[in-house]
Amino acid sequence: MINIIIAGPRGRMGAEAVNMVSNEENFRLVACLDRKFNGKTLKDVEGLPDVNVPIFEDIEECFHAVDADVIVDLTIPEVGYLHTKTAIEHHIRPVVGTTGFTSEQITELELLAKEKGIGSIIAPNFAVGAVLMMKFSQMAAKYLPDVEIIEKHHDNKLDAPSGTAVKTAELIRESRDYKKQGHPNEKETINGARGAEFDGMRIHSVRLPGLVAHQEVIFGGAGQILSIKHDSLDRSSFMDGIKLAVEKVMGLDKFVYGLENIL
Ligand SMILES: NC(=O)C1=CN([C@@H]2O[C@H](COP(=O)(O)OP(=O)(O)OC[C@H]3O[C@@H](n4cnc5c(N)ncnc54)[C@H](OP(=O)(O)O)[C@@H]3O)[C@@H](O)[C@H]2O)C=CC1
Ligand SMILES: O=C(O)C1=N[C@H](C(=O)O)C[C@H](O)C1
Repeated sequence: MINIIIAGPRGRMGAEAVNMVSNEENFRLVACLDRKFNGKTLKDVEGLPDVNVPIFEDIEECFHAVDADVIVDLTIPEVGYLHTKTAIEHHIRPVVGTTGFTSEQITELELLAKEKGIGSIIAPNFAVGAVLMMKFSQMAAKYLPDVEIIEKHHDNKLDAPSGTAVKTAELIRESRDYKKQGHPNEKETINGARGAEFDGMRIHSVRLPGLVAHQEVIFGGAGQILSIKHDSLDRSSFMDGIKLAVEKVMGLDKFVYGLENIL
C-alpha cells in the first residue's frame, strides 16, 4: 500500500488525481494540501469525494500529522517548488506534475534529492502520447534541424511556454547542434511575433477557452514538412502516467525529470 498526499485537490488535475488515487487498490490517500479548508476533510468540501481525508494548509504540519510515502503536486509553480523542496527534506518522495519551474529550480531540486538520496519525479507531461510526441520530435530533429513548436492550452494556464514545450525543446537540443533559425536579418515589427527563442528554435504559445492541452512540432526541410502532433482531449490522459510515477518513485533513489525516463 502506498500512502499518498495530493496537493491541489480542488484543481482540474488535482480533482482527477484524487479520484484516480481513491480508486486504486494499492494506493491510500492520507491527506490533501490546499490553500483553503485547513482542518476540514475532503467530504466537507463541495465537489470533492465523500471521503474522510484531512486537508492541511501547512505542509510541515501535514507531514508531521500523517505517515506518507509520496506527495503528488498539482498546484502552481511557486507552491509546487516549495512543496517539492520540503518533501525531499522530509524524505517524502515527490511526484510533480506542476509546471513552470525554472531550469535553476529543477537543478537545485535534483541536487537536493541526490544529497538526501530520495527518489523524486518531475514530469512536465504525464500523458504517454505526449511523451512519444516529444521523443519522436527528438529523433526527427537529428535529420530535420529546422523546427518550431506550437503549444496550445486553455486560457487558465499560468505558465508559458508550457512545461511540455520546454521539455520538447530541451530534448531537441540534445539531438541537433545550435541553429539560429529564420532569416539572419529578420525583424519583429510587433514584439513577440516570432515567439520565444530556445537554442535558436521558436516556441509559440496559444491560449484559448475550449482548449485542453495540445502541441504540434513542425519540422521543415527542402520541399518537405513533417508535423508531429499530440492532443490531450481530457485530463484522464494524464492519470496512467501519474499512477506509474507513484509506483516507480517508490523504488527510486534518484531524481528523474521526464516520464520518458521511467517508461
Ligand atoms: N504534468 C502533467 O501532465 C500536467 C501538468 N499540469 C500542471 O499542473 C498544474 C495544475 O494544473 P491545473 O489542475 O490545470 O490547475 P488549477 O488551477 O485547476 O489547479 C491548481 C490548484 O492548486 C491550488 N493551490 C494554489 N495554491 C496552493 C497552495 N498553497 N497549496 C495547495 N494548493 C494550492 C489552487 O487553488 P485555488 O484555485 O484556490 O487557487 C488550485 O486548486 C499546473 O502547473 C499545470 O501546468 C496540468 C496538466 C497535466
Ligand atoms: O496546464 C496544463 O493544462 C498542462 N500543463 C502541462 C504543461 O505545461 O506542459 C502539461 C499539459 O500540457 C497540460
